[in-house]
Amino acid sequence: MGVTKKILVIPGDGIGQEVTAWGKKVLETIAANYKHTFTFDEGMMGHVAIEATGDPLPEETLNKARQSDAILFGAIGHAKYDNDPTLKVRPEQGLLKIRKELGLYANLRPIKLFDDLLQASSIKPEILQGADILFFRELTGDVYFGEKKRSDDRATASDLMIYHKYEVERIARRAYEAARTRRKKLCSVDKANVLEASRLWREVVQEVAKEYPDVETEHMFIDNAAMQLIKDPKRFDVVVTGNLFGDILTDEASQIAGSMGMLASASVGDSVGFYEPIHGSAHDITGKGIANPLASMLSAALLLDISFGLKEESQRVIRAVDATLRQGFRTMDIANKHTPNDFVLGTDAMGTQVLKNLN
Ligand SMILES: NC(=O)C1=CN([C@@H]2O[C@H](COP(=O)(O)OP(=O)(O)OC[C@H]3O[C@@H](n4cnc5c(N)ncnc54)[C@H](O)[C@@H]3O)[C@@H](O)[C@H]2O)C=CC1
Ligand SMILES: CC(C)CC(=O)C(=O)O
Ligand SMILES: [Mg+2]
Repeated sequence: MGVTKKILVIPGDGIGQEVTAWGKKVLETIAANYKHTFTFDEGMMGHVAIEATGDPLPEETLNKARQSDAILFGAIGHAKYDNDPTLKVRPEQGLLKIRKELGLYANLRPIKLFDDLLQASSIKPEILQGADILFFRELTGDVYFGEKKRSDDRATASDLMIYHKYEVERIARRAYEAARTRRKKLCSVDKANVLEASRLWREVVQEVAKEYPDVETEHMFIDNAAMQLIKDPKRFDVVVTGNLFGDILTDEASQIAGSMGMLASASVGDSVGFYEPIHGSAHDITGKGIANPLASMLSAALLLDISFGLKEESQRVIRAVDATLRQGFRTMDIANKHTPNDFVLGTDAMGTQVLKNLN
């Protein structure tokens, strides 16, 4: 029996607009093929929303988000703000606010290497082969949400790194539950040798670990973790870490999968699920029609699985991406010198190939 669901699409800025169109087409195709009824609405966020309303997250978008069964998001950001740190209203505030308002405290970032992309990474194939990591990035705490201050003379600034026990507990439990379904290894990443917030983090993870004696726990400092990730990615199974460290480590980990354009994510917590590529609005390639749409299409796969429980449909999308890569098609970011020119596709041609394999 088909399911009936309401999906809010928030394309955002830059390549967010270009790639989210393909994530949406995946959902439309799945609905048609499996006789589900998905209704779509659209919301504004980021620079586009500031231009239209003055607010990076208009109340209308937030209300639509609250009333939907799942949200597919693209990316926000504009060069204008990146190059002018004095601007007070900024696109990123919209994304941070929606994460907080919807209680999206757990950001799952699977690092999945498709077999045919073994040569796409700048890391040696023998180091990469078999790597499969699931990051749990805490998403509603840390320096991103702590108090921000600037002195009257503007010469001193601070962002408070703050964690509460309950915030660490709930993300740790989710990570341990996931580890139980995988290789039963969990690595908690912090900077407990220096930071008090990290010492709380480690203390709480050590407590939660007692509930999961079947899972092997390792604690690692962030600087070491950044190195180990590239040295030997296979040593990691589930990684749980804070907002800032998780943001940085997963951009690094995207090189294990070949490109930023390959990594999807799911943000979950108290209510509706929110799905987005891990990348940003990529000013350097915006408008060129070359952005990789696969991260958005794979975010749609996560949405089908996690928010709607449609596992077969989700796997179908992953198989279509895999088949497209097996056929040799590549966007610029995952092509190499051996890729024949006519197999290097733009955003729309790549999206079209995946949809052909989905039908
Ligand atoms: N979740 C979000 O909406 C995020 C937004 N941002 C914002 O995005 C803007 C640009 O930030 P950057 O630091 O440049 O990070 P970015 O993730 O947008 O781009 C980093 C690099 O990866 C490449 N890249 C990213 N996605 C790609 C794709 N789908 N296909 C091919 N190549 C891809 C870009 O061309 C660029 O060279 C900023 O305004 C930033 O604040 C940054 C990260 C996350
Ligand atoms: C743009 C930021 C708010 C966050 C970010 O880089 C991310 O979530 O990956
Ligand atoms: Mg990021």
